[in-house]
Amino acid sequence: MSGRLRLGVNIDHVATIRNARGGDHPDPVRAAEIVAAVGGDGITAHLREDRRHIRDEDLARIQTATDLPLNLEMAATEEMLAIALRHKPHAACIVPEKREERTTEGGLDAAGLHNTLVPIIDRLKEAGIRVSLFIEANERQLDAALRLGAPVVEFHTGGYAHAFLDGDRERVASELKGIADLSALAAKNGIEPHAGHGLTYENVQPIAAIPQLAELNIGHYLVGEAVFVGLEQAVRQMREIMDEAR
Ligand SMILES: CC(=O)[C@@H](O)[C@H](O)COP(=O)(O)O
Ligand SMILES: NCC(=O)COP(=O)(O)O
Repeated sequence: MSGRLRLGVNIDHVATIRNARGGDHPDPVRAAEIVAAVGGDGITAHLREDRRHIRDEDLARIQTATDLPLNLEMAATEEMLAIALRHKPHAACIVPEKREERTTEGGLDAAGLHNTLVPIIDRLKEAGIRVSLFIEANERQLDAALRLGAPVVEFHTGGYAHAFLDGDRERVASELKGIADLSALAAKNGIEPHAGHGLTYENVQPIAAIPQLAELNIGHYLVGEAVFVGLEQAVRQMREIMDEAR
């Protein structure tokens, strides 16, 4: 499976800038419209429990403004489940969440949280929402995703991105191998593998070249680049690098 790699654009940090001044500018909905106009394949938004960026009311506005599939990132809580069931996004990606973290530090412990996740995943699936689990690329977590019946996993590329930033080639190679091997194993077992977190123009190429990956979700870097070149140009450039890698 080495078709076109989808690009989901995470617009959380447009909302981070908006929230810095408490008003309604810049509007993440406008960002979603630009992503749609420039050929992005989806919108990702993480409704954090502390609402530090995306807010509840943004979800319906995003869904009304574009036809792009919405991938809602959410913690495994009753509150988030109720919101997901109300909004019925195309996909719900269950992520771990800590109030005090600066960003999503690691993958979901799908193995350790099996009993908590079963009813949440079942209800999302019953509602026709495509469930994805944001996990580290290791066999224990992939096995857990299989047992939970998740149709999609998203591999956390934060470790790879950090190794890349540190210029630690050995760690980059080992993180990359882990993501490539687990993507192949996921696809072999009928799970669609995605990847994301900390991806940039500089580090995305080897990830995008992994043939089984169907989707990358990229946000913080694109919003940062958009400050300098505009969101349209930033998404176009990321798209080009991904296409060249394929
Ligand atoms: C799960 C994940 O990786 C994304 O949600 C992304 O990193 C943006 O959200 P935060 O920066 O709030 O973690
Ligand atoms: N799930 C990862 C995501 O949506 C984007 O992460 P980042 O590019 O903002 O680090």
